[in-house]
Amino acid sequence: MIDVPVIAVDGPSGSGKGTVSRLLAEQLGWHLLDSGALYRLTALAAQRRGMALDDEAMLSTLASKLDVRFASEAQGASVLLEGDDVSLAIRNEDCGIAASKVAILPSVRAALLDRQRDFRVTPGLVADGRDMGTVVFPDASLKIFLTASLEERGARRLRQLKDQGVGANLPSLLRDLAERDARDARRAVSPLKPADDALTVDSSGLDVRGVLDRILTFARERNLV
Ligand SMILES: Nc1ncnc2c1ncn2[C@@H]1O[C@H](COP(=O)(O)OP(=O)(O)O)[C@@H](O)[C@H]1O
Ligand SMILES: Nc1ccn([C@H]2C[C@H](O)[C@@H](COP(=O)(O)OP(=O)(O)O)O2)c(=O)n1
Repeated sequence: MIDVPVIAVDGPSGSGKGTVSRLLAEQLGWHLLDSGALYRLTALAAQRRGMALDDEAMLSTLASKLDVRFASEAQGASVLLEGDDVSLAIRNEDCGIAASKVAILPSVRAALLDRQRDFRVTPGLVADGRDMGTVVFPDASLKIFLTASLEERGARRLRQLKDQGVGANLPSLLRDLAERDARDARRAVSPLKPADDALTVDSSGLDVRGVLDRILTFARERNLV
C-alpha cells in the first residue's frame, strides 16, 4: 500500500484538522482517517468497563480488540463501538481529555498502529491526528502541521459547543486545551510536534476555505491532485 498517497494533517486541538481533513477527503474522493476517534473510543470503552486510564496492560489489550465501525467514513457521520452509536459521546471535551491520557501509553499507541495504517487504501488517504506525519505515515506525500493561537482555538471550541447547545465557559475551555496540548506535546512516545518535512499552516485569521485552498495549493505543487 506504500504507493497510495497520504496527506497527513497534524496539530493541536481546535486548529481545524477534523474540519479541513474531511473537506479535503471529500473534495479529492480519498479516504479519511480520524485517528483521534480511535483514542477517544479506547478511552470510552475503558470508562464503560470501569478501567483506570493508566492501566497500560488492560488498555492495550482493549485497544487491540476494539470493536469499532465507522459507518459513513467520508462525513465522519456515525461511529459504532460494540454496535452502539457513540458518535456524540466521543466528541465531548471530557472524552478528549480521557483520550489524551490513554494516548500517553506506548503499548496503546502500538496496538492502534496497524488499524490506522489499514486506512491507507487507493486512491488516497487524508489522515488527521498528532503523529500522522511523524510516526504512522512517515512517507506521507504531504505533511501539514495546522496550528492556531490558543485564544482562537478556545473561541472556536466555545462556538462549536454553543451551536451544539452545550454550556461551556471560555476560561475553563482555555485551561483544558492548554493542559491537553502540554500532555500531548510532552509525552515520550509520538508527541505532538511537526515532522521535519511538515509545512506549517497557521489558521488564526484564516477561514476554513482559506485553509483548504492553501493545502490544495501544496497538493497541486506535489502533483497529488
Ligand atoms: N479556519 C477556521 N476558522 C474558523 N473556525 C474554524 C476553522 N477551522 C475549524 N473551525 C471550527 O473550529 C471548531 C474546531 O474545529 P475542528 O475541525 O474540530 O478542530 P480539530 O479537529 O483540530 O480539533 C469547529 O467548530 C470548526 O467548524
Ligand atoms: N494521532 C493521534 C490522535 C489523537 N491523539 C490523542 C491526543 C488528543 O488530545 C486526543 C483526542 O484527539 P482528537 O484529534 O480527537 O482531538 P481534537 O479534535 O483535536 O480535540 O487523542 C493522539 O495521541 N494521537
